[in-house]
Amino acid sequence: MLELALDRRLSGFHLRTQLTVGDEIAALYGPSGSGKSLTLLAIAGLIRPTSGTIRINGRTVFDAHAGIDLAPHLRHVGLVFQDYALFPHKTVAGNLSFGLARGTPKNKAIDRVGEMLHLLRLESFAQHYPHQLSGGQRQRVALGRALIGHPEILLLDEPFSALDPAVRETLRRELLQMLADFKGTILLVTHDLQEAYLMASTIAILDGGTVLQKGSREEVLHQPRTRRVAEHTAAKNILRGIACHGQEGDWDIVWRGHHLRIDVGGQMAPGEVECCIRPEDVRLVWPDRAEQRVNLLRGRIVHEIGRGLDYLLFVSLSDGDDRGKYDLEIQVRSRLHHLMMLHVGKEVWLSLPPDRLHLLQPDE
Ligand SMILES: Nc1ncnc2c1ncn2[C@@H]1O[C@H](COP(=O)(O)OP(=O)(O)OP(=O)(O)O)[C@@H](O)[C@H]1O
Repeated sequence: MLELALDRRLSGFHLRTQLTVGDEIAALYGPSGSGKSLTLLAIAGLIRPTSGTIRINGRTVFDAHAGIDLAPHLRHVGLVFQDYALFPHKTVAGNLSFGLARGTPKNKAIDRVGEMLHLLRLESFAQHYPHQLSGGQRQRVALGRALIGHPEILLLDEPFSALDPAVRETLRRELLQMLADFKGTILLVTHDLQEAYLMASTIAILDGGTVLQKGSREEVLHQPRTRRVAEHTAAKNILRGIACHGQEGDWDIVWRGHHLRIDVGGQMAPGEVECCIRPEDVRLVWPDRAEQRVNLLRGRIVHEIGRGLDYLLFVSLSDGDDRGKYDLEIQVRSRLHHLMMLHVGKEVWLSLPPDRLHLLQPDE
C-alpha cells in the first residue's frame, strides 16, 4: 500500500499530490506537465517534497515534520524510467545486478541475476549490451533491474511511450504477465487514457499538480466528478442546462429546449447544472422506433470521421446551415453506420439514456 500527501513548490508549479493506493496496478494519468514524473521521483526519494508524508506498507519513508527522509535504496521502491536508463557500457547481467543492494554476496547475486534472466526470458542475452537488444528486450531489462531487489512497490514512468503502437500492445500484455506475481502496489504513469484503462484497475487523474479524482477505471470513465475530469476522460458531450423536477417526481435537465430525464440517484437542487454523456453512450434510434424512446432528439450529421472499426459522428440539433457547429459527438460501430446508411447531411434520431447522463459537480 502506498499513501502520499506531498507538497512541493517549484518555480511556476505547485505539486500537491494526495493519493492512497492498495496492492494493485494504479495508473497516474494526466496531461504533459501535470506532475506525474515529479510524484514518482518524490516517492523514490530522488526529489524532496517541502512538506508532507510518504508511507509504503505503513512504513514512513518521508515525513517532513518528523524529519524522516529515507535514502532511495532504503525505501524498497523499484523505478522503471521512461527511456529505461540502462547503462550502455554494462551487459544485461551487469545492468540487472546494479539493481541489487550494495554488499549482496557474490553467489547470491549470481543466483538472483539468473532467476531474473529466466523470468524475463533473456537467458541467452546475459552478455549482450543494450544497443544489441530490441526495444522490448530493453524494457524487460529495465523492469528486471527494478524488480531484482524485491521492491515493495513498483513505479513505471511511461514505459511504452518510446515504442510504436504495434509493439506497445504486445509489450503491455507481456508486462502484465510478468507482473502477475508481483504482490505490492504498482503505480503506472501514463498520458494515454486507453493505456490507463487497459493496464490498471484504479485510475488517478492528475492535473496542475493535484489529483482531481481517483477511483475504479469504470468510475473515472463513467462518473467523472467534475467538468475538468470529464474533459480529461474524453466524455466529450458536456451539456449545460437547468435542473428541474420532472413529471414523475424525478429530475429533468432542460437543455436547448429539451427536457432530458436524468437518473441522479441522490440529492440535487434546481438551477443551472452541467452533465455529460460519452460519445459511445448516445444511442442512434431507427426512425420507426423513435416514439418508444426517452430523451429523444432529432438532429443532422454535420461531420463524420471514419476510423476503421467505428465512426465519430458530429450531430447538430438545429436546422440551421452552420456546418461547422455541432451539439453532440457520437461513436457508432461501422456496421451500424453501414446498416443505417449514415452520411453527412442525413437526419438522425438520438436517445440519451437517463442512466448514461451523468451530473457533474462544479470544479473546485
Ligand atoms: N526541476 C524543476 N524545476 C522547476 N520546474 C520543474 C522541475 N521539474 C519539473 N518542473 C515542472 O513541473 C511540472 C511537472 O513536471 P513533470 O515532469 O512531473 O510532468 P509530467 O506530468 O511527468 O509530464 P510529461 O508527461 O510531459 O512527462 C512541469 O511544469 C515542469 O516544467
